[in-house]
Amino acid sequence: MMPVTLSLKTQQYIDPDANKIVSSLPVLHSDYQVPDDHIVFLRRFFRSHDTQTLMKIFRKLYMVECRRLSPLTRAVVAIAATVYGNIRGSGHCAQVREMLQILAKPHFQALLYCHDKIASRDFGPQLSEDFGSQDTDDDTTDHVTVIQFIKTSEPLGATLQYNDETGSLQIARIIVGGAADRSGLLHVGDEILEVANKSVRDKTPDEVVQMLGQMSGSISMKIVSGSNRIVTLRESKMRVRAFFDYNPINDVLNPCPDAGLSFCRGDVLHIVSQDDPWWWQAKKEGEISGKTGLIPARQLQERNEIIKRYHSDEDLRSCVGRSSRGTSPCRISPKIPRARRVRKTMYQAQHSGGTPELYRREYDLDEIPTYEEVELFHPTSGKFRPVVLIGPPGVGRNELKRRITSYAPDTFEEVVPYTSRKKKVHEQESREYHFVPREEMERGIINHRFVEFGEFKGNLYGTSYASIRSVIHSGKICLLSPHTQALKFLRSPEIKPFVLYIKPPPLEVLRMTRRQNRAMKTMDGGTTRMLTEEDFTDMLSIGGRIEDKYAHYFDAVIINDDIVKASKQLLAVINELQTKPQWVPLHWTR
Ligand SMILES: Nc1ncnc2c1ncn2[C@@H]1O[C@H](COP(=O)(O)OP(=O)(O)OP(=O)(O)O)[C@@H](O)[C@H]1O
Repeated sequence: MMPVTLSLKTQQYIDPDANKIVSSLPVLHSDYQVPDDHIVFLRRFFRSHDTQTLMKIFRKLYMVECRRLSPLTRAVVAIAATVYGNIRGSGHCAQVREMLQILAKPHFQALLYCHDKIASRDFGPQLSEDFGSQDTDDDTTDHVTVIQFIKTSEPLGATLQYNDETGSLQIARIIVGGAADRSGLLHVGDEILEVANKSVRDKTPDEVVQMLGQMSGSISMKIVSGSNRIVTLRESKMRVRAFFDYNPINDVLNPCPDAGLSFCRGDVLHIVSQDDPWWWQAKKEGEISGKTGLIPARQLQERNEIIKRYHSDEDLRSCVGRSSRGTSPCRISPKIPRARRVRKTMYQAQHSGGTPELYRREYDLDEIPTYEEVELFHPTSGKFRPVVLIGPPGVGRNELKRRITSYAPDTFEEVVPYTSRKKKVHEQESREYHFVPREEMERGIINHRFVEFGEFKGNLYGTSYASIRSVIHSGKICLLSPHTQALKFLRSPEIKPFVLYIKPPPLEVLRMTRRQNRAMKTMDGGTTRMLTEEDFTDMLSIGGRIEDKYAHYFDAVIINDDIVKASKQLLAVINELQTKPQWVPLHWTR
């Protein structure tokens, strides 16, 4: 036999029609004065590998269409369910057991489902049947259908509700990717008449859900798929960061707590469907086989939160009312003298200039923690996100900054603040502070050039946006430890801060570690003294308040118990920040 020599390079496929278009491009150019760059673009486009492949696929599909192949059936899902029901009784035989296992596999069911969809040509956009027709066909008779599907121990993946008009039970929503969705047989709006040959007329939605929950294997349902069937949902790509904790079991409004998804503040969620304006469907980002569940939509959460705040304000008002008569146990922090509280707020964060809309008067919606749309941000070398350390006074933010800066002085840089006070002898311009006249600082404050500012003993102090910007552009990692209120102004597309909360350890550990280290408190004037028991309790209570109000902004949390361990953790977090993609608000990346 003669040896066959195979050519090393397979010849590129040239689609004859694409080729015809390419060869007629010069005519376009000469007869219709189409500019050169358009002709070059069209030539490249029609010769590109992708276009050639697409044309090849189209040609193949067209041939199949011409041969008029038609499916034998459009109901393999139903046939599989019947087969499952029929052979189930003979489960002692190994082949039957294997067959049952195959039929119950979600992947196999999905395959059969796809077959039926393609066989019924149920793909691509479809116009509704009455689109463009003036036909007044009043055949509004509903279809009664008996469907059969295989259910394993997983939930049905649908919620039910009463239809007030018809008095019957209806599918309220289908959970994307759940058993009902995969079967392709149930749709939102379908009325359920019977389950496993039993009428559900007198049953509540909960009773039917319970009934279905206890069933497995082949299940038959008699349904009415009326004319107002709402056809499903395309999966969205939206990702959000949750700004609150949610547990469906504790949510009295959730139409089906079993179908709910619980999550924690800070979790990134993939919003699979927003078809229902009140209840979105979501799964946790990164959980490959995570379940899809119902979560309150943004507007529902805002509404709930406003109602909750209104009621807690009412409670507070009634408490304050009683305290004015001098009998209330609800007075707020009676022990803290006013002078100290004022000193603690020396640094003022900028005030936002937005005018609240009418119904936001009492509660600014920006302050209501719901969801923030996020996108993955890929770090670029040489331009790093500033690291913003947040925490109660005395928790150790300066100590941590000092330690990591001395470990890698060429990597990190702190922002030098501005002040209107006079330079002291030992100080150097732009080392401790940028020293500027008071009028200049005041102008800067009025023109929103400061992220935070404050006044102490008649002198102004502040951190400017320009200083932060200059560290970012220097290629070093900018370290900041601002007042918590400044977060709102730092969180901007330009600065893209990475917010790290430095959390105090429990009281016992806090007391022990700080006493061992003879930890000092720096007072506003720059003098120091030993941290006291009151400082420890203050640190914990202020820390708790910061968490309550701002935890949804934290990108990471480090507990500062052992200072060496905390410094290492901080370095590790910053290292990841330079190398791994991070979820950031969507508007930071656009
Ligand atoms: N893990 C720790 N163990 C023991 N001592 C610590 C620890 N962390 C910080 N300290 C000490 O606690 C004191 C206060 O820390 P530091 O000044 O860094 O707090 P801070 O958060 O910057 O406070 P402020 O915001 O009020 O300036 C310092 O003496 C510091 O050395």
